[in-house]
Amino acid sequence: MLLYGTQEVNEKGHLTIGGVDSVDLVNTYGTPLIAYDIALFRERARAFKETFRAEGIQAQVAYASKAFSSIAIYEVAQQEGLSLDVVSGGELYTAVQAGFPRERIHFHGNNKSEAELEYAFAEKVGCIVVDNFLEIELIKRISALRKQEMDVLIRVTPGVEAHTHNYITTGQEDSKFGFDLKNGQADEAFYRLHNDDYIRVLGMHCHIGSQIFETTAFRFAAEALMNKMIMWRDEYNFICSVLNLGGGFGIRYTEEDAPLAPAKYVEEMASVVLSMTRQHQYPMPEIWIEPGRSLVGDAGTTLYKLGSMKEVPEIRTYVAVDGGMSDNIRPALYGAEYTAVTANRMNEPQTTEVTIAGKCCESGDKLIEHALIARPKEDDIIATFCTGAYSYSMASNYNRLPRPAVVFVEDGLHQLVIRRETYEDITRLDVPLQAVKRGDTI
Ligand SMILES: Cc1ncc(COP(=O)(O)O)c(C=O)c1O
Ligand SMILES: N[C@@H](CCCC[NH3+])C(=O)O
Repeated sequence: MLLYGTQEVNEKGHLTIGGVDSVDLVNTYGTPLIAYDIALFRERARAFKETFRAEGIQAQVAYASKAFSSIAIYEVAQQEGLSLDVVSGGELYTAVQAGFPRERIHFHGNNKSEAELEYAFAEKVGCIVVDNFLEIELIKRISALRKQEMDVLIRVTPGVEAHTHNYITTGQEDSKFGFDLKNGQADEAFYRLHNDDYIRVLGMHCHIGSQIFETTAFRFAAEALMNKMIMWRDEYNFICSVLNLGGGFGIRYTEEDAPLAPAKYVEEMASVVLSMTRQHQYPMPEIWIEPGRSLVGDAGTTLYKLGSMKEVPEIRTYVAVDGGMSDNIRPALYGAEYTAVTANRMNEPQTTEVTIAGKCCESGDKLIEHALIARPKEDDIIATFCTGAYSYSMASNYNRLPRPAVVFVEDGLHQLVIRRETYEDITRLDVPLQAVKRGDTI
């Protein structure tokens, strides 16, 4: 059985996280509940930072907060000296609410609206990662009108196919993100930006995909961007001071997954940059990265209560939990695999094979097929591991299910950081029928 971070089994045979009994968490906050092992988040953050420090490389490690965005996680990210990647006005607003230092916020997005860009200028974010030609026109206009300078990175697609799910590769040429490196788009973007009075091009950005286990694609990407930087130096006498190589470092969801240690990805990319800068006498740029999943993924555990069961003879036994695709869409969307345990009976053999289904009105709402848990009983607590990234942040109110509560645990303490939605929350945006009656026109 795979356990993560500070997880242990206590004398009652209960799963503990951060020194807190998961059964107590459930009794206090109800289910479904996502519990974050904050010590593990801190450990991951420190490991990334330490790798750069040990290599003597100036760096920023930006938490890609689309993986899990909340005021409290931004506060922890700030405590750990991370920077922050936000990808919408909503994430920026959350960062502002958390008091996150604006100069360490990097603003992303492939279709930022004018209002979102205005907001980023008003908050004086550290940089905007420019993605397309419309955005170039918008930021030039906004900066000139406001007479305000802005640092930017140019996001490029390096033409690298990373080995991961099709929906989450982003570095290949056929991508909605960024400027193509090979067909002249990236050069055109640079050309339009670098002589502007208010815009300062810091450097380049790429992100080749997510949940990647090997380093070859990262090395290729680093090399492709370095080559372009060298070209811009030779042609325009321009030096990039920042090279942002994105996130995408894989984590271990199941025993079959074999990710590298987070530091290993960094070392490999850094070694390409170090050797190319030496070879071409290029000033060493700062290296920025933006891990999401590898910072929060295995820190999160979802606790559910087990309810109904159904046996389909000779095929499978379904056990249903009180959440599902509404709090974790990844199995239905990507065929993502997870492991689970019976958290209240950890010392019993976890050998009964079941399909863990959710409660949504959808046959595809299966969280785990072939899960191995203790012989199931009503009210058991099922813990699914590694749900810290892209679960809560992609959660919905499908079937009008309230979204779960989120709690942080650390050193035997626990704190609610997102309260459970109520039925009132669910109808809070609804406007009852008033003037419009049947047959009237609006
Ligand atoms: C631009 C960008 N940066 C960083 C990330 C974070 O990726 P991951 O969570 O795989 O580290 C993503 C998401 O894939 C992204 O689109
Ligand atoms: N949401 C995806 C990853 C997309 C990353 C965002 N660029 C996942 O759950 O794996």
